Amino acid sequence: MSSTPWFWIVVVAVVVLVAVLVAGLLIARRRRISLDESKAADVVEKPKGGGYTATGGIALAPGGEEKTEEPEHPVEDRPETDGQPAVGDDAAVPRDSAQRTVRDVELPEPAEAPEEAAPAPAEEIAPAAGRLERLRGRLGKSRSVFGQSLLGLLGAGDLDEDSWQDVEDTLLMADLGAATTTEIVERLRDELKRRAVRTSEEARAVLQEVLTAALSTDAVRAVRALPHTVDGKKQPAVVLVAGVNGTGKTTTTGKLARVLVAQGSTVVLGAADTFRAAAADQLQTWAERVGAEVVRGKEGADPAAVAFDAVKRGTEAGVDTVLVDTAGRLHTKTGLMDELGKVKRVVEKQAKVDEVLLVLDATTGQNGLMQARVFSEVIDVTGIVLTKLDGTAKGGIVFQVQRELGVPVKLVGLGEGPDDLAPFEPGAFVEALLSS
Ligand SMILES: Nc1nc2c(ncn2[C@@H]2O[C@H](COP(=O)(O)OP(=O)(O)OP(=O)(O)O)[C@@H](O)[C@H]2O)c(=O)[nH]1
Repeated sequence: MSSTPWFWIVVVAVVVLVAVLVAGLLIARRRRISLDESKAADVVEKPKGGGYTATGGIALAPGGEEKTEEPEHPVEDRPETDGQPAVGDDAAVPRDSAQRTVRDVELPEPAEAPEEAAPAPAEEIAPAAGRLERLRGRLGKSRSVFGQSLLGLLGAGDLDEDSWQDVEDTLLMADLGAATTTEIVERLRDELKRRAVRTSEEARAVLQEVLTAALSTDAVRAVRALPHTVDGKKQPAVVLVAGVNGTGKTTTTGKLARVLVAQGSTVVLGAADTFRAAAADQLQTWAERVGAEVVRGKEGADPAAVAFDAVKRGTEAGVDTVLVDTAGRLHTKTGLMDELGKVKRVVEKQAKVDEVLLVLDATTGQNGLMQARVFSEVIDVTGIVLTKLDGTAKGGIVFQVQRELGVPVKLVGLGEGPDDLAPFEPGAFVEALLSS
């Protein structure tokens, strides 16, 4: 009987143990559920990043310093959900409804382009080749003297002394000068006799031959306006343009610049006519039309300094040609002629002057010759430009000026138009004079 109390003690202990175990299990299970719930809550609150697919382009924002205010998002945009389902989706707009993904933003105005130097206006420049042919009609007045008067006399058959006197007078009137006239008349007489010329066609051929020969010279007629190399460096050709007032220096400089630009050269123009501000303005206008640069000084500035600066600028800029337009000056004014000599000397301190063009107004006739003599003494003229041949019957000055000076006529001006400058070619010139 003494084992009975121990039996009951063991039973009670087992029951208590089982109760404790059951209670423990229940508590543990409850805790696990609460952990699971917090996890689920996390899922709802945190939008998932993975699996995001953009439905539009990338929103652009203005760059630079300009700030644009963020536009207010309308409810339906739902940008905060990244396009994914979220709490309250059903209460708002279905997530598969169209979403605006590109925001309209103000783009900054493009900054205004800085003002550039005047662009070269694309002006049509007539080709220099064949200009004399094209402009032959401009020689109208001279043509009537040579073509009609001379051919009329020579084509009439055997000439008596009176007729030869008329031929001589006609040539003198056309400004060929006494010496050239005598020479031409003698050659004509010889040739007509030697060839036993009978028809006006034959007479015309002889006249053409004799006049062309009288204009021919061994001197080079090409204008030295292309660059050359000095000590391995490119040096622009320097061309000085001189003459008395109003002969057409500035116009010729502008016309020549056009010819050069049309042939692919780059040009700097020097406005060394500092007497008249209008002259520099005039040159500037020519320059703008072809896109050339102008170097000019203040009114009354030393023309030699302006010419020097122009050549310096042209050399630094690596252009092909520097054309220097000088002020008109009377050949009789010693002071002005000295000044011109100085212009040339000063320029030559930095670069050789390759071409000295003397501009003569064909309408002034014999006076042009006097001018040419004086200018040649002062600045060693290398080429003549005979302008205004379109307005005179005295085209014969061409013959005389070459003969007297031994300097070739290189260019002729046949009008006020920008392309009315032609190279001088004896054959084409005589042909134009004799054309009907
Ligand atoms: N008909 C005709 N007129 C010309 C020709 N060349 C120039 N001229 C005109 O002659 C006038 C004087 O020309 P400019 O170029 O100003 O003469 P410039 O020698 O520079 O004048 P200054 O600077 O005053 O000495 C202008 O009206 C020109 O249009 C030409 O070949 N034919």
